[in-house]
Amino acid sequence: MKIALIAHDRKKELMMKLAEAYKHIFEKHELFATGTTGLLIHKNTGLAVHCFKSGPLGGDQQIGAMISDDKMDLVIFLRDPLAAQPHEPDVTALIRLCDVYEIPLATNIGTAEVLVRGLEIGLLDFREVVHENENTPLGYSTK
Ligand SMILES: O=C(CO)COP(=O)(O)O
Repeated sequence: MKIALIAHDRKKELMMKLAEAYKHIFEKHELFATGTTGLLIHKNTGLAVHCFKSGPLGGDQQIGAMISDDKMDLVIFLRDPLAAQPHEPDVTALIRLCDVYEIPLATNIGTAEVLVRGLEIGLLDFREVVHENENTPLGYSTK
């Protein structure tokens, strides 16, 4: 599975804890991240992460492009609801694209843990079916 990991500054520590705690799961998948988040995850856990540009410099949009190309299966975006972001339109656009393409999305650690644990026990396997069969009615976008 292709997984995007993104965290705003005040959520980065939490993202590191998530990456460390579930390293045994993440290491079985292909990880993508916005620049600073990805670098920190790699440094802290040793996990291989494809790093895009930093969020404010277009990283959210690069991940959005992967979503619109149907090349992302899960997005964990620990956003900061208490701080205004200079690139708020990009943040909104990324979340919107997850909804347009029906991509599982966690925007807080509670949901993130549910999705990662679900990943481990195969609850996201339907995404594989999605790639194989364009007629899958659920969890698949025809856009
Ligand atoms: O701003 C971000 C997402 O909107 C995160 O970007 P960084 O991982 O580069 O800090």
